[in-house]
Amino acid sequence: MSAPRTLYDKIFDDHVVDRQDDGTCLLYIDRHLVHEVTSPQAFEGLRMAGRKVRHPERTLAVVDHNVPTSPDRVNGIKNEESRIQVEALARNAADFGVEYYSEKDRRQGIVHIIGPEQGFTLPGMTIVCGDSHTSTHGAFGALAHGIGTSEVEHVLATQTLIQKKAKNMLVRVDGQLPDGVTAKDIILAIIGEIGTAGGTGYVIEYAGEAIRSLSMEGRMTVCNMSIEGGARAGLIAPDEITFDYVKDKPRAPTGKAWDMAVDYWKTLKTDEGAHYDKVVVLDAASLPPIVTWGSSPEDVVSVTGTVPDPELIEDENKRNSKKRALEYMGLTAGTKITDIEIDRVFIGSCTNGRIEDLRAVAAVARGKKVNPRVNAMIVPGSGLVKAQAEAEGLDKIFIEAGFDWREPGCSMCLAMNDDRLKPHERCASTSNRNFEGRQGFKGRTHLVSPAMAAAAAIAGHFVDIRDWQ
Ligand SMILES: CC(C)[C@H](C(=O)O)[C@@H](O)C(=O)O
Ligand code: SF4
Repeated sequence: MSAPRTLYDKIFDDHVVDRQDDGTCLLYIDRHLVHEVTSPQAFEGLRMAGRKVRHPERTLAVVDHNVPTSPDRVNGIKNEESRIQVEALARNAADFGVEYYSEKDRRQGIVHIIGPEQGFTLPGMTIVCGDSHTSTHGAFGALAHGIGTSEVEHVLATQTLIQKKAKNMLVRVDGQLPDGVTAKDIILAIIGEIGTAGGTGYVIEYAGEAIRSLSMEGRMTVCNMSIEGGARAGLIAPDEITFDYVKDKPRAPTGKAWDMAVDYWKTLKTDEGAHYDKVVVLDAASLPPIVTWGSSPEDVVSVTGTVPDPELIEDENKRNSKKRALEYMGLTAGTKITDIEIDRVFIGSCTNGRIEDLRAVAAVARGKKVNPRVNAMIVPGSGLVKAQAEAEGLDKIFIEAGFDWREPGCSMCLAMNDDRLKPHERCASTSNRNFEGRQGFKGRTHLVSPAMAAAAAIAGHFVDIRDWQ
């Protein structure tokens, strides 16, 4: 009998093309997602070397970061820099025979939302993209991670990637989530617990009753932010919830191939007794809705709490960095989180821009009005999410309540397009990063779940969603 292996070990082993004595491996890559920001030099490199894309049918390109989210984008992108990047991807995809979703295609959306929607993302695969949140696809029991632009070129040319094996970490979330507490709160709590460097050098497997109970949307939210915890990737063993989601997706296998695929996917779980280098355990029942107070995703606090006092931190470097974060955020230690007023709300991103997120927002917003001081936007993660939301009448609820209902893209998650905060504006955001300037120069970001963001939009300040009526 061979030694028991983790899910990560199994997927890694199944893709090794070559292994050197020092542990360096050449991995076969099943799927390559491409967006406009990290691909131009990679295609240019191929062109200069006279190379082709090795497997165009395993490659899918989409524009997301730079596209405006206003409906008039179909008439052309006004911002020069954005237009150039978008046009470059369109041209590269055409020249190299890669399937491409432009801003006019209803399948267009954030790269990590469209992969799963199309059935391009499947269990057991190796999936890469020149984007750190590629970890999202790990929700399907795939080994998925971000790569740099030179690696994008390498994968385009060879469909392989040079990799060293990471260590195994298990994050087990036991028990059941209370009402009002979501996948977003789970992952924020995990990052609060391990810190933004806690996962460095590891691939995290998420397991336990609370993870098993999540929908695919929730699992994607959790895996999405693995990178904020420092991990190379995050994954969850596939199960019936996964197979139900994947079935009948446009690129999913059908007929006999489907049955064979499911038989294989069922083997994709960690063997009993397999070794993890690090184990973290959380209790879902004790988790509150979480709000970040600082400029790092690890700066988490319960909505029932107060802004922490950095003076109490012993380590000098850490104390100074958290003091600076408070200053940047314009907050005072001891302030109740529910007393913090907000100016803007951003609902969207590859963390929380899927249909289930929008349903959660609609449930909170139905029959209510956005606070007149607040500018609140909802940006569906893809054209298909938008169409689904409209088929369910969610757009009417949003518009009636005073939300701005927009076209799909990364939008104000990173302000690489027209959507951005003004200096000192404070935003409740469902995205994944609250770094300084992330949503606009001097903008202040608080990361929360979709329901918490919706409630904040209406109240004008943070509220405990568990008290919402
Ligand atoms: C632009 C891109 C390279 C970047 C990433 O890699 O994550 C972006 O998607 C982000 O979320 O910061
Ligand atoms: S939505 Fe945000 S985190 Fe996701 S890919 Fe776009 S910019 Fe990156």
